[in-house]
Amino acid sequence: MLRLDSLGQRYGEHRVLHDISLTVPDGQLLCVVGPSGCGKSTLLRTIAGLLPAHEGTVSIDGDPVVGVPDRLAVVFQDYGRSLFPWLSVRENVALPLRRRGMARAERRNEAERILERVGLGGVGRRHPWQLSGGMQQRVAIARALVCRPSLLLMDEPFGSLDAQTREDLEDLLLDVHRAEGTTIVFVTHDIDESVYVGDRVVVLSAGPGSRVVLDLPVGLPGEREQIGTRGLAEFVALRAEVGRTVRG
Ligand SMILES: Nc1ncnc2c1ncn2[C@@H]1O[C@H](COP(=O)(O)OP(=O)(O)OP(=O)(O)O)[C@@H](O)[C@H]1O
Repeated sequence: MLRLDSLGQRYGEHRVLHDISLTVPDGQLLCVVGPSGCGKSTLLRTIAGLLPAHEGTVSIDGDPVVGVPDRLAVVFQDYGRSLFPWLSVRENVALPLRRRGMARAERRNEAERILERVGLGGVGRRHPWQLSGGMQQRVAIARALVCRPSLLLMDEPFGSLDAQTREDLEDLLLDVHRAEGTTIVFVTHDIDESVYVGDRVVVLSAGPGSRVVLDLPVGLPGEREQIGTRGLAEFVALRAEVGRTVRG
């Protein structure tokens, strides 16, 4: 569904990504990890059509990405800056529906449905600044999901949350992914997190000119659960392989 062919990216003379080829099938949750500054965010910006590919191509369902694709949503780390403080939670979530011309009552129902889905039923009339950081990031996730995107890009979405909230949101993401079947590209610094949430983990090498140095399917059994899954021998082995590769 999402395909990168010999993708290269640079900022002026500074080469960031080199010869990245990947195919992400529909419904897969792909995690991208790599050393700081290797180009993970640059990769997401290129997939999102915010930066034109310098070399190679990005395509979605066979169509080359030129400009921001229609059924794409992005969640950033910085939830504080991605929500509009003067709008209520419900209005923040419904904003993309408004741009699509959906009627007011329907927008309201859809926003409430998705808020319920992310565990925020009943807070729609509050404002983002009245919520905790974890709740604000749930709102950002709800807003990303409200248009039922076919591709969701997440850039370190849980990076500024405390450990407990982070685990809660990892599990929320897995629930949503299971229920909605959205294709997700999830960038994280956290090796454990990549193995816990991913169907597959791709590791980029240190820059300049980062390449894919590991492409690992995560064949962990059944439903994941924070304590049990992280204790499995298979989880520990996968984490060690990703960790060794990230550290070169
Ligand atoms: N707009 C820009 N103009 C010039 N150089 C940039 C720009 N954005 C990023 N870079 C450089 O490109 C390289 C890759 O940056 P990028 O943010 O994509 O890496 P990253 O892997 O996401 O980093 P981190 O893990 O620290 O968030 C870095 O050397 C960075 O300094």
